[in-house]
Amino acid sequence: MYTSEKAPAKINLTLDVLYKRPDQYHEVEMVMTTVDLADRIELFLLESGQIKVESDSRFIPNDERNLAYRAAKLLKERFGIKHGVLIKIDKQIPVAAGLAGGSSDAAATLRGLNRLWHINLTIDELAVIGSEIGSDVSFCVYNSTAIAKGRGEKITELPPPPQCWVVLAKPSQGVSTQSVYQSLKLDKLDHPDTDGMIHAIETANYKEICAKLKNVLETVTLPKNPEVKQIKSQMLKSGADAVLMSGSGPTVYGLVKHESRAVRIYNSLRGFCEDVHIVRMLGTQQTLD
Ligand SMILES: C[C@@](CO)(OP(=O)(O)O)[C@H](O)COP(=O)(O)OP(=O)(O)OC[C@H]1O[C@@H](n2ccc(N)nc2=O)[C@H](O)[C@@H]1O
Ligand SMILES: Nc1ncnc2c1ncn2[C@@H]1O[C@H](COP(=O)(O)OP(=O)(O)O)[C@@H](O)[C@H]1O
Repeated sequence: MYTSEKAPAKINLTLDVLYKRPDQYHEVEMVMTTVDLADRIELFLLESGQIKVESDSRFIPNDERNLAYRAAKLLKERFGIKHGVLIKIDKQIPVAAGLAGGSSDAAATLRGLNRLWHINLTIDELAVIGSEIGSDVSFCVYNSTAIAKGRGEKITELPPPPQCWVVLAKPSQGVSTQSVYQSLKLDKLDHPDTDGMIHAIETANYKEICAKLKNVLETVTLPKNPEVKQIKSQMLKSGADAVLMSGSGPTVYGLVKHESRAVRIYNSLRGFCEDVHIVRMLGTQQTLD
């Protein structure tokens, strides 16, 4: 018995940090959407009860540290499942990039095993379980556009954003999410207009979405990583309507309306950034502006 799932990447349209909580996490408010750069997860039922992970990537662990492994283990223990699973991960999303690749693999594993192991949970129930694996996993269970609050696990879905192209570029140096949050100076933040971004999405206003892009974690990652700054300015020079770092970084994305412009930006980055992708947001609606 076998099933498969797509595990798409996310980007942050806004990322705000409100305060540090007693549990060492930060209270956040983020508007996130899903893009069509995806890992592929294949799940093969094992009679033996074992959980195994195989992947083609040398950047991720294949043992219990893999977030997909942790998702399987959690479901197996919680619901007393006798069977095991072989999880094959075809890795397309850059690792430790601010694109939630690991969280999305975990979320895809939850969705797939829910079928393969006949657990029959709702998506909302899977999202609650996902939050035990990581702060971004609940969002990835839905694979939509949403506002995430709490430590990232409280999800309210939004309508899809208007159609546009997204050019993703990941600088070579990876980033540790934990150290970015640790270095954040909370008293010096210029906060995003989260309600303004939500309104821009609800009214399918592309220009307004571009104007409201903001991520407070740039204040930590940009000064430490000059390549991020360089890619942002190169994207703007080549015609991006707006640019932002996703999550804790270091991936930067640029938004454009037309594919030809996306290709121009892509070409302008080739040479000094190896990991560049032209993608679309998933489930987009017609723009009204
Ligand atoms: C910054 C964001 C934005 O979407 O994403 P990425 O850059 O990782 O994609 C998320 O908040 C990351 O979510 P995720 O990567 O799932 O984080 P977790 O594994 O839960 O936490 C990793 C570490 O980050 C810090 N952390 C995470 C979330 C949060 N709200 N406050 C925190 O302080 C904690 O130190 C925690 O130990
Ligand atoms: N299936 C997985 N895919 C990617 N990274 C994983 C996975 N499982 C565990 N990890 C670990 O999680 C960390 C964060 O990876 P990732 O989710 O790609 O980045 P981010 O949190 O920046 O979006 C990496 O250090 C990686 O070793």
